Amino acid sequence: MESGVKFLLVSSEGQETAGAPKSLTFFFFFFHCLPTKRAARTQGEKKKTAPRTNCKVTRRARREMSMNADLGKPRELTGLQQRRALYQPELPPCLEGKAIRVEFGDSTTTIDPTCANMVAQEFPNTFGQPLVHFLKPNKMDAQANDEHPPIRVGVVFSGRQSPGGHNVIWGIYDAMKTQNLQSVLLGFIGGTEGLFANQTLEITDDALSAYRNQGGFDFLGRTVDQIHTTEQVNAAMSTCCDLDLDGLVIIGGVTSNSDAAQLAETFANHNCKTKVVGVPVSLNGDLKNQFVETTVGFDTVCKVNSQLISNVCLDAISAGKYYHFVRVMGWKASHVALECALQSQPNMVILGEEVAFSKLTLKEIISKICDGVQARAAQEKYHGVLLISEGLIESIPEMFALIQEINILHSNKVPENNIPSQLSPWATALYNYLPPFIRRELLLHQDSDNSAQLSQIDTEQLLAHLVEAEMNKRMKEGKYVGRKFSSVCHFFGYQARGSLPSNFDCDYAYVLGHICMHILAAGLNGYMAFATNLKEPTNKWRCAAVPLTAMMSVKRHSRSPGAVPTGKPVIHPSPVDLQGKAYALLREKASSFLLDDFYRTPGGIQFDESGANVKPITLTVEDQDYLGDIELLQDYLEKVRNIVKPGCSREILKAAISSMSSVKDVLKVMSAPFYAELPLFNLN
Ligand SMILES: O=P(O)(O)OC[C@H]1O[C@](O)(CO)[C@@H](O)[C@@H]1O
Repeated sequence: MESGVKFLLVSSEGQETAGAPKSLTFFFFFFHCLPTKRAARTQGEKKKTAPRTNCKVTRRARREMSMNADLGKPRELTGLQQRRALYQPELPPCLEGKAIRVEFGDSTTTIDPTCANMVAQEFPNTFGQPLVHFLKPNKMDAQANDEHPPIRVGVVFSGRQSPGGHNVIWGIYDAMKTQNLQSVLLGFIGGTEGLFANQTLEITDDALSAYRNQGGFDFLGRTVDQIHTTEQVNAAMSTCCDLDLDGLVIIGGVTSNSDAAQLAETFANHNCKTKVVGVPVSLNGDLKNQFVETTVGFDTVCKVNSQLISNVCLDAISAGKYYHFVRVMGWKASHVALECALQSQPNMVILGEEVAFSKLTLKEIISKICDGVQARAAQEKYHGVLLISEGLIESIPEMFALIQEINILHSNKVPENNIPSQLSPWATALYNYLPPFIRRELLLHQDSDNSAQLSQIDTEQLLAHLVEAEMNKRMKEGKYVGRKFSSVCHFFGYQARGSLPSNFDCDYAYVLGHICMHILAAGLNGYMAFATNLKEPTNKWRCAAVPLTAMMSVKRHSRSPGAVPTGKPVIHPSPVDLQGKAYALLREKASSFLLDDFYRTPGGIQFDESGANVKPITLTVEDQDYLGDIELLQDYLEKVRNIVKPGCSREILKAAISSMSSVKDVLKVMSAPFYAELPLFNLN
């Protein structure tokens, strides 16, 4: 341990974790050292069949769909909202005109080649489709087409609210109307339940006017982020057929986009003409991979949370008497917590990924927090801010096992009250050790993907409670001689989720909306819209579409390399990369964060003038090198060819190969012919 604040990764058996990067120390232990009013959208009438224009959702339908009866009621926009409604997002040059060039790459496989056969079997109609790029046509471009037939598209908010979602709809609408004024865009009212029950609203300029660049999903509302039971899929298909839709756009995160892939496959199988497209919209920032750099809403949520955390830091240092335990939303992955930590620099940060990696028990976590509190007390500091991710609770090995047992009992339809008596003996012991409020929260009914409701489990309160008990114990035993430990707890989730979107999220969502329309106009099915080069200004973004199946994998029950993948292929949330630059930066600053109170004040989101460009994008996105682009890959491959010449030394070959390893991964997914060349260089 380095000055008591850093330590080597140790497994629960007390051994140094095999394969772990030796230098990886626990970061958390630093601890870290219009103006038009909304009346417009209430026009229309309820309908199930043609004429397919506007529809009004009756009170009864709203009740049946468990929808809020206030959805769609006129509301007054504040001055700031009115100004935001006038903001015009920028488009990259390829999306500016009426014509576009669609370029097809080679066929794709999947992000994890060991699962390719399983994905291919499960998705015979939609697996292996090519990556697609949208480019600005040349003057002489024969492929570029100015004439476009009208199309009919439906759009649904499937995933949880995320700032910027409304702009996806606006982007689809503008792109459709630019190509053909006769095209029709229908929004499903009440999210997926509106899709199943065929409740639509025709999107018009008027209806959109109060929702451009606004937060929330209240234009159409949302219900459950789930389209996967047979009844749900059939209901969705019957609605799309009834409405004679050419396309269906599904807005959401990993679960919604996995469902989109399933819908696309089923529709193709049943010769349903509707093509399905997914858009990565989620505050969690966990739908990221070789193709997708970030999700819509992540930027805003990180900015709002960072402001709140930094306010708490300043309050803490001013009074000098409380430890603040802050949990931020972000579901299973800790991208939001990592970004907010870099932006606001609290004293301690605990990411779920680092706990899972080192298999730290709850007791060990508490003991390390207490060590941090004691180290600060030695400097006469009796305040501090601890940041944790929402998914931390599931990352603690014994808590994970307990949650799994509860999940299985839930899936077997055991009533909530009977679950405790059916737990295994060791799980019962752990369950009984936990404070009553956590026990209650762990038993809550499951989330739509059959996992625990992470937002409802007050992990920050659990930690505060256990840390206080341990500090009191240390005091009694004479091991701690400072002031009495005192804590305040916060959960920052919904506060940020409903925020006005940042300029970045407004632009990103609007651009993705345009790309969705181009995917559908090209007749593609089972794709996700994505844009790359996001750290550059919008005019340098590249626009593309990736088959949803290319991002799928199948979970292995064991982590050993030979373990066979089991279960259904889905798009999994990507965890924080513990080898990545952003995490390395956090680790590097850990000890000074813990002891030196290097609080940072990023302030609120700036929309206008110079402030708007001070921090245009999150650090975690800025720090990544993305390769989801065929031109870039060609460029890399060219470099490999230049370095690796016949007869060159083994060292040169090895160096070239290691620097190209991530390229190899991308090539495997994107371009079989390119990849075929690489084994020539394989020295392993
Ligand atoms: O609105 P709900 O059901 O509380 O959803 C909470 C969940 O949704 C998210 O905000 C987005 O996926 C998660 O971070 C969180 O666990």
